[in-house]
Amino acid sequence: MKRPIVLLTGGGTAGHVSVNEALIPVLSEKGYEIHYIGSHEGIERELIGEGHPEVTYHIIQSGKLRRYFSMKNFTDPFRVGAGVLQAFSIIRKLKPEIIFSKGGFVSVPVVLAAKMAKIPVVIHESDVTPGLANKLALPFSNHIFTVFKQTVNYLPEGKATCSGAIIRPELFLGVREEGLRIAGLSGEKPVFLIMGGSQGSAVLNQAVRSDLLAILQNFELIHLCGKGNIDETLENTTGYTQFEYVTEGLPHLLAASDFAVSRAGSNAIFELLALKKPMLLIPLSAAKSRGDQILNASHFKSLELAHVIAEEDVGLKPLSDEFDLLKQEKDNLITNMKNTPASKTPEEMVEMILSHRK
Ligand SMILES: CC(=O)N[C@H]1[C@@H](OP(=O)(O)OP(=O)(O)OC[C@H]2O[C@@H](n3ccc(=O)[nH]c3=O)[C@H](O)[C@@H]2O)O[C@H](CO)[C@@H](O)[C@@H]1O
Repeated sequence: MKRPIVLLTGGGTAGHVSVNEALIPVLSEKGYEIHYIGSHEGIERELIGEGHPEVTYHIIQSGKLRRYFSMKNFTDPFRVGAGVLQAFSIIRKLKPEIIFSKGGFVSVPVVLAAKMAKIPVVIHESDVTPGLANKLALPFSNHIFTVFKQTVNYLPEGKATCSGAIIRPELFLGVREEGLRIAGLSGEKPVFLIMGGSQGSAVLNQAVRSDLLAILQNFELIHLCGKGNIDETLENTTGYTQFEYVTEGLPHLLAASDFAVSRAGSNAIFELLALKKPMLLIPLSAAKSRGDQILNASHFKSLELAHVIAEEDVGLKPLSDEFDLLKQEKDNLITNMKNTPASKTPEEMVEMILSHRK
């Protein structure tokens, strides 16, 4: 018997992929044949195309929505046009029951093509204010789910529902000893996880490494520093381990960590909240972004779920002092995190998505 088909999309950075990864096992369990439209070069190709053999990965062309000048800004509209035609042809052939988009620039042609093919499409926004890709996709979509409650106020009435963050269930299955083993740490001192978002962060890397000796007096560090950012001169430093990007080992590394220092990407901060890790957030500055992480971090700070340092203020005070402060306030932060309502499960999210089928 032919299985029902669902089509997922989203990419560019891991933040536009990880919700899809949480939904895939549930959709599989429900008997769905799962297809994914992503780009050739985005991280979604590695995470989904190579990481999930149960999913059929389709590649389309896509432009990038840049806020800066590049010659590609002139050719990208043609690539987006080609992407719409490619996505349309895939959708027409597959006839999925529903399309779910997690955003990112590759999702725009897919949502447009879904509208043309008259297939219901629902989208998901992780940040406080909708990103450019989702803003473009919104008029063509049937519904939008949001992580933050207040985001609904920025969206057309009746078209948006707050679903909350959806966390990959495997992140709860980490084992501390296994994490310490992978990282080669003793666990004798409290462990900090440094996570600069899916691509690493030069600002966090520099801040941690410039105060490393002072930090290592009281703590051990697991540093997720991003592709190409390993500092080889620090490779044999006791109590300090660097990884470019971690996939399967992440649940264990999280279990081994008592605290976290992170960029304020939505997925990362809600994962840390769900795992009750006291966190210090250094949001990407408004000079380098649309300011979404600043709003995410302010929201967490206002609920006393995190300490926050503005990127511009990094270096004003030794980072080791900020680590000590976080340690002192650990119990308060954990109590506040425990009092925060739990996120929806991937099963609940799948039901919400499927309710928009024709
Ligand atoms: C620079 C940029 O555009 N950042 C945006 C991007 O962040 P970005 O792509 O960094 O996404 P998030 O910070 O939301 O999530 C990072 C994800 O990567 C995972 N991870 C990270 C490191 C690692 O080694 N292994 C691993 O699996 C984390 O567990 C998490 O699931 O999308 C987010 C969600 O729309 C936005 O809030 C961010 O502002």
